[in-house]
Amino acid sequence: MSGFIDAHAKKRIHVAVGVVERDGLILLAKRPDHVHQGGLWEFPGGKVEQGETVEVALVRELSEELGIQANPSALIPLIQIHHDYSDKLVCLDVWRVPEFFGHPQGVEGQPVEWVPIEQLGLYQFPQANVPIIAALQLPQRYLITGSITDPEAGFHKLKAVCERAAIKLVRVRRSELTLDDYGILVMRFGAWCQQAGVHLMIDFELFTSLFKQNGSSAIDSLLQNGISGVHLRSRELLAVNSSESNEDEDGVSGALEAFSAAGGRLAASCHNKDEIEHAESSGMTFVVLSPIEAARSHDAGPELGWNAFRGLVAAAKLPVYALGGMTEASLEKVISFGGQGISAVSEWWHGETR
Ligand SMILES: Nc1nc2c([nH]c(=O)n2[C@@H]2O[C@H](COP(=O)(O)OP(=O)(O)OP(=O)(O)O)[C@@H](O)[C@H]2O)c(=O)[nH]1
Ligand SMILES: [Mg+2]
Repeated sequence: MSGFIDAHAKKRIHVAVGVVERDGLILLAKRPDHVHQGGLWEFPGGKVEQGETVEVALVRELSEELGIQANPSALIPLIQIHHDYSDKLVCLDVWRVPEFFGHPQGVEGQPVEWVPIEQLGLYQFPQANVPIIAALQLPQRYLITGSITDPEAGFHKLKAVCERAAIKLVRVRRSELTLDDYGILVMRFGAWCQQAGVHLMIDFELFTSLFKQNGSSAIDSLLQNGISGVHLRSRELLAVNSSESNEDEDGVSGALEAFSAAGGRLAASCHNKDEIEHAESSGMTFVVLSPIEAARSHDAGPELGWNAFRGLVAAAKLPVYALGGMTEASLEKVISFGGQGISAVSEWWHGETR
């Protein structure tokens, strides 16, 4: 009962947070030792005051803390994170700040540093910032492959599609391939991805099979071979960490955790709030929510629609890609609704033949 009272007595604060960017570098500031989450690195920002919009609050905080004037019309929403610290509830409203005047400095005496996006993982942040870092490091387009019947042709098509559409994150599905041929394809394509700076996500089925054959050495081997993530279908997501599943007995949930701790990304397909919450509690890096609109490639059931997308994204504690009928033209809307970006098959995979 006291837990119930405490939860309601806790202060809930809305925080405007700015990711100040210049030439691929992000500005971090160090929180003073004596404040909440003191001594950790943060993105500059602060509490939204009564009567302020979050954009106005952000511009004010950046001026107070860094002495810069951000261009309010250039702000881009990145992600919203609701986080429950034991002593307070925060809603971090995070925006990219690509345009500003002035030279940022720690006006309140706080150390500041410009850090390359890919090195953000080396800094210690408050717990609520984990998905913000993920959102910053993930691109706006997530390709899902369509039909692949032959590993040789599949490899060439993958290269061509990634190059043509500037894809930096791709889920290669087994499709019609045998599991062995699929393994051969992703190993070969992984080597190319390493060179091209593309992040490759593989099916959970292959991850499970490799782990069962080779134990935990499979984890390093995947990462070394350019396979940077594992994508779980919703059914697979619900089975991991579940006491009813066999997967736990085989240690696959632990293997996923170890893969993530070693820097691997975990993604899951979700269709509703329960699945998103399961993804959050299972340590997923990001999710794909579908179907937002009717998919062109197949019948995926009734659409969620844009209002549901906006609501589910606002409540999610992870980056969310929209899937189902997405085209390049949908990207702006998805971003403005707080989504990470678009995920699609038809838009890119069938581009040559459409
Ligand atoms: N600015 C900022 N706050 C964060 C981040 N991550 C995070 O959990 N927070 C939490 O958000 C809350 C509010 O941030 P803040 O302390 O900067 O607020 P503020 O500038 O208005 O401080 P003030 O009350 O001293 O004027 C703090 O509890 C802080 O721990 C982050 O990356 N940036
Ligand atoms: Mg602050």
